[in-house]
Amino acid sequence: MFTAIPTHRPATPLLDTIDTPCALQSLTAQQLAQLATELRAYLLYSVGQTGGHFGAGLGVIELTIALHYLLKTPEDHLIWDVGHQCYPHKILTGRREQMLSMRQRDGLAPFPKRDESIFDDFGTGHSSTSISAALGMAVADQLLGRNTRSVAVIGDGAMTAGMAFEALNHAAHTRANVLVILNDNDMSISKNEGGLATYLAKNLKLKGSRSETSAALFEALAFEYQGPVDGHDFAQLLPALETALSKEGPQFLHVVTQKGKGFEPAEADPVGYHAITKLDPLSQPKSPKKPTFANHFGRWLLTTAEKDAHLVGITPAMREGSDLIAFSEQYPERYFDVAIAEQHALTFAAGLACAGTKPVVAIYSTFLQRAYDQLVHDIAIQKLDVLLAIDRAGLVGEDGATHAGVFDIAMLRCIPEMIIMTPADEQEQWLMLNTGYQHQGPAAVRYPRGAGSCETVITNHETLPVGKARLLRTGTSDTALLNFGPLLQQVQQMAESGDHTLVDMRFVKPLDTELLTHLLAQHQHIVTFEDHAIQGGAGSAVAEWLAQQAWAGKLTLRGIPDHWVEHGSRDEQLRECGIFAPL
Ligand SMILES: Cc1ncc(C[n+]2csc(CCOP(=O)(O)OP(=O)(O)O)c2C)c(N)n1
Ligand SMILES: CC(=O)[C@@H](O)[C@H](O)COP(=O)(O)O
Ligand SMILES: [Mg+2]
Repeated sequence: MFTAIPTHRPATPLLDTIDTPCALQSLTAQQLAQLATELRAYLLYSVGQTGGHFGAGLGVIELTIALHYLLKTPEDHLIWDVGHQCYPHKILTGRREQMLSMRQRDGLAPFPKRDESIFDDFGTGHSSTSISAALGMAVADQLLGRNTRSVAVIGDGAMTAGMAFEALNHAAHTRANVLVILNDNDMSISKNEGGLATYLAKNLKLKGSRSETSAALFEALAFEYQGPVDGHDFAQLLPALETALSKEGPQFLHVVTQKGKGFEPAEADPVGYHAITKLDPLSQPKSPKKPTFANHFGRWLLTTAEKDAHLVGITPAMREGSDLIAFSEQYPERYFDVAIAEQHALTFAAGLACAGTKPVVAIYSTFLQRAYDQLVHDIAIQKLDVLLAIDRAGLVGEDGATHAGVFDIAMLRCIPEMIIMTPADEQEQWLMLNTGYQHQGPAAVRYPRGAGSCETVITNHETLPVGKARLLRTGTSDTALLNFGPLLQQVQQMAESGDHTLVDMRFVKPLDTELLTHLLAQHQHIVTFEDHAIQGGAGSAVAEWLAQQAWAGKLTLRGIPDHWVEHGSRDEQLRECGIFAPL
């Protein structure tokens, strides 16, 4: 058992000989155990150097070795759901030496990525896609006459999503050679919530003996079930896997593991060790962290809940990330972690709104993509009074393209009567949350990952006039800069250095067309800035409006250009996008 993260590269003589998974096949049972110890040590060391997802990888060390020992990858397919547990897989599939570049620009991606390796069969990052993808591969191989196996490794958290069950339902019907491995560590990022989690938890005491309880559900769906087996014991894992891989038709293997296995602090605190920042080599005392936009949201939720007993708060499995911690403790009866179920989260909110409560859904921009129809069909058409607190909007840095929240404005902007607000800082975020909450009907406030520029936030109950921008500066040049969101500080510097007019637009919808009309009379060049895809974003809203005006000037749109922005620091990503390049 490790008690500290190694700061120097540990000796890993056996692991150093494994450059492809087929090198595993000559190892003895004893050597597999040694390999697990070395892999765990190297994983601890490398994540300590780079930061990144931590507990999930430690929990699948033995499972990863066992799978690569028995499968013939890359011909056989191996899909890691969410993908945050894929670091050991990357180490065993020829990327050991690149692990120190993890999450950095041009380095290894933090999730499986098809163009990074032939061993990454399917790109993940968002959860609960693995069974569908594995099934697709199994069916295609069957059609093309290939005798292969398709394996989906899915966590108990990811299994709570409707999409996982849609795929299980379909798999039974196809009779394809797909193996679903439920990696049950009784944890999501937080405690795994809901009836399925409770149902599965009953099996945790039954490791090693067949559980009628968990067999029933999956056998009813026409899977052949084995389990639960101890996912850290090769003596149980290998024969169970071998049996499952030797059979025809949909197979289900229930594996019980421990998140953070082998590292004492992570076993004790799996929530805190879901992901870590890199070790500070100088171990200097850190200055206290500035509260993030998410923290301010959490405070706003608590403050507003004190005043309004109708407020209910919803998170799809991101209690810590979206910071509903204090709210969940103070108002447990008004707090709902619906598990990884974004679609349900929104329609559940719609139902709550229909019956007279006031739902606030805290949701990462990237995960809102899952729930678009629910937003349109269940909330917006019915004009229901739901506030979306859209967190992690914009580029998010090291998690890369799968987690970038750069499409929400485009998705929301075309929905009639939707209110969309883009706070420039935390004070603006507070006022906009008040405004969206008071507004009758759907409204959204989108704010970024991390902290902004505001030092202190006045926690009042004031609201903003809907659809009104703020003129921050009148310049002498013929250029007006329109800011949408948290890039204001840099945009302000550009305005000052060029003596341009500067407007913080605040609202993407409705646009302040009165102020824009005024600007047209005095400027020949309008430049929009946003932390969002240029196509369909806030600048596009301005462009559409301008196209209807008799204006002969020039419009420049600054934002995320039409390509995928890969992992790296957020500053590097913004630079790559050329958002602040000279005009
Ligand atoms: C659609 C979607 N919603 C939310 C998340 C955020 N998220 C990442 S990992 C995770 C928990 C996954 O739990 P589980 O599948 O059990 O994996 P474990 O970390 O326990 O190994 C969540 C909620 C996500 N990646 N995708
Ligand atoms: C795997 C996953 O989707 C989450 O763990 C995500 O990486 C969290 O990101 P934040 O750090 O922004 O909460
Ligand atoms: Mg889990």
